[in-house]
Amino acid sequence: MTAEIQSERSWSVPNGVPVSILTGFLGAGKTTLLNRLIGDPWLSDAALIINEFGDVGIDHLLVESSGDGVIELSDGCLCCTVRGELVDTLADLMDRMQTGKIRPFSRVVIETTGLADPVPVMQSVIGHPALGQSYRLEGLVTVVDAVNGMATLESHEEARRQVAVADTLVLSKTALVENCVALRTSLEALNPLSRVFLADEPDLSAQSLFDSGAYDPDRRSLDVARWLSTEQDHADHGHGHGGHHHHGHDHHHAHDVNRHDEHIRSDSLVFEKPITPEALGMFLDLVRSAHGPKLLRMKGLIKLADDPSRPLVLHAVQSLMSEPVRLKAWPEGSREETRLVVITRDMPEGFVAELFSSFANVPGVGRPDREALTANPLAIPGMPARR
Ligand SMILES: Nc1nc2c(ncn2[C@@H]2O[C@H](COP(=O)(O)OP(=O)(O)OP(=O)(O)O)[C@@H](O)[C@H]2O)c(=O)[nH]1
Repeated sequence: MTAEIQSERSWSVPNGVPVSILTGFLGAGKTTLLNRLIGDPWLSDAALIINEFGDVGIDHLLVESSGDGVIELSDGCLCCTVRGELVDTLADLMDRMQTGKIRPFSRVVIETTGLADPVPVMQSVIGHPALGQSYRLEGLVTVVDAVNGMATLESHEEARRQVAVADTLVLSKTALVENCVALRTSLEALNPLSRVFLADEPDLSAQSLFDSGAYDPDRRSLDVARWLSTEQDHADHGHGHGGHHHHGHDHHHAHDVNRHDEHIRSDSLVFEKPITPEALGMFLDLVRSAHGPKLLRMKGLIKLADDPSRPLVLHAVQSLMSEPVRLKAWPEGSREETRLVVITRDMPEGFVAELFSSFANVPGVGRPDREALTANPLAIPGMPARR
């Protein structure tokens, strides 16, 4: 991890500092994998950049040893809206290392959002005239969820691109399925040369995953080489570096129509008032029973009324809801408030936020109260009334 320390020395980087990209679709298990690897001595002097889709960052709080050396880029997606920030961050890191303002780092690991198209992220590093002198791409790791992987590959272009460009694929959640034969066949068709690991292999090390030599597009499909060159054209014509519009503070993703499916939106909620465990249970039941297929990802830290000092970590990935974990205390650096990010497809704007507020009994104009919702769960805000 990097740290602000004084040093007289400048550090030269003859071959460029390796930059590894950790990607994978929403909820595939990127942060879980990173948490497992973070204590690995091979990453002890790595700088970690975490990008999140919603404007309320959560992952950086859930990465153990968060703090020193962990840089959060939230409120947009690396492949479009915050791509310029990635370039600035990498340039700034290099500058500060070379001027001795931070401890030297031997590697950068970037965890992308689950919706990121990795190609423009890669191009930001290898195609940028200045960064290309200081950094080199090494180790593109894509996590694929064995439970939702097939369906995700079928319906999301981003997921297929994440697989196609990878040096290394990591299959997560394999213990939850009978076998992965069909998934592995699909992965092989998309990327026959990638190495494949299982996330629960006991001897999985950071080096085995990320140290795969300089990235070589020629070892990928023809599509990958074409995507990379098209992306370069985008960048050359001023398309690629930030500057995309952001719709104020109304909690959606700042869309670039060329990048993300317009039907996908991210709602981020922050509530200081605690919610009772019962109300939370009802909220989750209602979201999942009424809108399960539209729910792509939900994650959060929840402030519960029974003991507000011990937050609950909540994860749902499509229809799979993980057993919620109660933390002993709020993560260092976090405010004691509920933070929930919900990524949905084809859901009315603000729907989940309104629903949560109703259950948390946070007053709002024109919002049905919790009793009304539980008495008639079909009367869901934002949805047409049933007769
Ligand atoms: N059983 C099992 N659960 C896993 C595994 N990997 C991740 N999970 C669970 O899947 C959920 C999502 O994991 P994350 O690591 O947050 O996924 P992510 O890819 O970082 O999610 P986003 O950043 O939101 O895209 C959590 O509940 C994890 O505990 C695995 O290998 N096995």
